[in-house]
Amino acid sequence: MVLIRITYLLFALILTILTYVYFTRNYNYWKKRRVPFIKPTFFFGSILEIAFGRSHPGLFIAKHYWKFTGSYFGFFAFTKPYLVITDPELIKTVLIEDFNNFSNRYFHCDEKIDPVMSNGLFAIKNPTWRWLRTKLSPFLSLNKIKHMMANIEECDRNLHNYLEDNLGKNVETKEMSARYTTDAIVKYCFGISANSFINEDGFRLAGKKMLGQSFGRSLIVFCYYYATWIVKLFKFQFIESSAVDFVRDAFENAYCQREANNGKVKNNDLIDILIDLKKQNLEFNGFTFSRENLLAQAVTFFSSGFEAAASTLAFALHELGVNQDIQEKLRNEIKTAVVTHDELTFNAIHQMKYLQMCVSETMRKYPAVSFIHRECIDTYKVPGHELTIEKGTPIIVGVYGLHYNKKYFPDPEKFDPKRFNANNIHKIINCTYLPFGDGPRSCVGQTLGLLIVKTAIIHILRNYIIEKNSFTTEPIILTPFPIIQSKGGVPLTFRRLESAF
Ligand code: HEM
Repeated sequence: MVLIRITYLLFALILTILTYVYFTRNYNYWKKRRVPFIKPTFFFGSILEIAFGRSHPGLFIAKHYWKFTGSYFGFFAFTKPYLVITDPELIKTVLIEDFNNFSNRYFHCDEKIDPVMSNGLFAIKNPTWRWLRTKLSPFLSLNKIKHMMANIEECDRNLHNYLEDNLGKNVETKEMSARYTTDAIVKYCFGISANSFINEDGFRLAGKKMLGQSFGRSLIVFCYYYATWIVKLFKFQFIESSAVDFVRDAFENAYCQREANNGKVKNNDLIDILIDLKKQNLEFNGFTFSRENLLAQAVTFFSSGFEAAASTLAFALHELGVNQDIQEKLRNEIKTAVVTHDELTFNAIHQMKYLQMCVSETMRKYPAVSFIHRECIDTYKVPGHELTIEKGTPIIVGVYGLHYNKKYFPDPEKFDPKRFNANNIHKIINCTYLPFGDGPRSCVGQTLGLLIVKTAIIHILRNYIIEKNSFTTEPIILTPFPIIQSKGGVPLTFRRLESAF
């Protein structure tokens, strides 16, 4: 009996030692390479506080950004070593100059587990990515977007009716913004009216399911970035299948109707571009424009676009609500533009300098995507440093850390649009301001995203006064989710402007 107990004990001891050795086997990886690193703890590595939702990933990286003074530092996600680059010159090298060696995101999406996400522009690997981006970029060209203005009018009307119904009340502005950006992107991509202010079960619900903040969804997103082995083990899909199914039905309907029209009705939207691409029977590296791969692009544009734009819009409205002087100055600029131009065209909006400054400063203070990631494709010697990055290493650029670095943006907590005026904008060091990323793989929807955010702000300031209310928190507390969110939402009150214009 005693012998059996001792055997059990020995077995448990050996198992514990083996587990410990297995999970800590890499923990001197960065030390060996003389790279400063965030101390790991058993099993979780350095990311315990993100894993338990105690820190926003962007904030977590930022906190250490400010602690380490060199050009880079390392950390461990479970056993995997990650490299965070902090020096703007090195960021430029990775994102732009040596892009070919860093052209993929560190985002492992298995085609067998998630065929839709893995074949979309966001996740697909180079060289197929480059080919696909060239084919899809015309859809988001300046010329096409200029024609978007007519579509936006319908979205403005829906927003207007919603605000009229909620005058003087506490409005959850993030939700309102998400409904507006959902309507705008669905109209622009699919030519469909989503009517998210009335129909909460349609695209809005699909969007919530795609990027909602439920515990399960946050966990899956976390695993995609930090624990791909868990994704593989449990076959997690990045986007919930019921949300994909909803977009599939809507996409198929629109696609079939358009095909049935035999090209007679052209909306110049994503559907038209995709129909044209399908007709050409193109093939690259095994990738074809099959129906499923067309859907992948539709889902990618929808999911990548509406949340980032909604977050930017909501935070811009928050800052205008808590900074009445800035709100008034911006309203005056808009009034002047309305008086000068008969119609608010794309060009007229583009010329509103103070509006651009306010939106730019919003994206500095609240970058929708708080960190950018790339994968080192081939072993790479870092120019001017002793470090050699091994093939397969995830590289992180902490956008939040850069935007809140006092060296680049003094008094970073202050909302100060003047940072982006004509005198100051050229002082911003390259690759320290990255709301849309940088280099060939930066955001393809930047112009559209900015237009949607700006048109909503213009419409609101022409008709309403934005005010903070007793629920408004200042400063905003961020929640632990990759796309930046505010803990208590973005509560604000809207009152009718006496002399709406
Ligand atoms: C204010 C709004 C937006 C912000 C702040 C934003 C931000 C970003 C960022 C930071 C990235 C990653 C860039 C990188 O890795 O270097 C990205 C990628 C991307 N965004 Fe946006 N985005 C916005 C709007 C949109 C819109 C409206 C669309 C489409 C309709 C869109 C589609 C995409 C796609 C497809 C990618 C992946 C591009 C590729 O890998 O080639 N985004 N976005």
